[in-house]
Amino acid sequence: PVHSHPVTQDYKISRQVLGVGINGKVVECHNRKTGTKFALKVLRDVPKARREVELHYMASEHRHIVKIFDVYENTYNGVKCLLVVMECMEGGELFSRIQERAQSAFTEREGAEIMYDICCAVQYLHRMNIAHRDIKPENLLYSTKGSSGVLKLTDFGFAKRTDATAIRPLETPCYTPYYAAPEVLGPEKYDKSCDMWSIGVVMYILLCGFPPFYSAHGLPMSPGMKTRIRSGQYVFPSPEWDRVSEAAKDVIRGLLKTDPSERLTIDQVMAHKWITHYMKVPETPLFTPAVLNEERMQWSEMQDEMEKTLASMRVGNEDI
Ligand SMILES: O=C(Nc1cc(-c2cc3c([nH]2)[C@]2(CCCNC2)CNC3=O)ccn1)c1cccc(C(F)(F)F)c1
Repeated sequence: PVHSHPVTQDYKISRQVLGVGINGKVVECHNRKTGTKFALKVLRDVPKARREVELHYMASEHRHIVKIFDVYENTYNGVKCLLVVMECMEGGELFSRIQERAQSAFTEREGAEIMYDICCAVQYLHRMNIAHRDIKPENLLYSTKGSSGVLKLTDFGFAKRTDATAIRPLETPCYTPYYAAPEVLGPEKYDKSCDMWSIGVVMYILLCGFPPFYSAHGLPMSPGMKTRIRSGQYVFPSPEWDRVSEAAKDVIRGLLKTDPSERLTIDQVMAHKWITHYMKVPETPLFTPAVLNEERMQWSEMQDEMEKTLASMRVGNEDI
């Protein structure tokens, strides 16, 4: 239900900016009747924003996807805006939470449980033929502080449908050669495989604290790094990876394949015992919290590098 009356009638909007997304910024707001705190995402009402809100709204029933409560279509100084009222995720981002775990051990089993939650959300999206295409640590937020917080995926700014309904109206130019066989170019699997690569990167960082594509962890990205990312060269360096299970490494190997068609699908990952039987994964303490705390400064470089690689993967399949 899109409301056209002003959002300010129902919510008191605070100055507190919670973050900036692809298509708009996120501020805190409070429901005037109940006083409950929500997050409000403000978007210019353009087709890209419409697609974001439509796909996010379709998916927002899932336990591990940030819930949308209301959408408003308001005009401010002649500018049409979409305003999305979401549940307020007060637990902060995934990796900030793990940084705080430096005192008590963060174990491989906890990593497996986190990956299970993320994979549940992605399986739900892929079954609805939605590819998120921007799965990265800063889009994984906890509902509340403390161990009862639930991890959820947000920001559908790059999400797209992967089924036939996405056929472009004929008038838009299509550079795909009409004679190509559908199975050759099926965008379906490529967009979804972009999510699978992201899951692999998140899982790798979760289990050691540094990203897979670093020359030697701790050094900034060197120019050769870009080719290494493309070529998919990565290792499981000592000592951080010495005690991590072979099963975990197998899942990562299946996800970080450079060839998208070789990458595991979400159903194959969900069939893997390390993911579904996470309660049986050994409680091996990981280096992650310590490494995340020592490499704080490189964190933004890692985020930039992941963003660039995601962008390059999307470009290959954007409906032009
Ligand atoms: O961000 C918070 N609550 C929140 C935030 C969002 C949110 C939506 C989007 C984003 N956040 C980002 C921000 C920049 C990083 N990517 C994600 C960009 N795109 C979005 O679509 C949604 C719901 N509740 C928050 C609230 C209170 C306290 C705290 C903290 F824990 F930090 F104190 C955080």
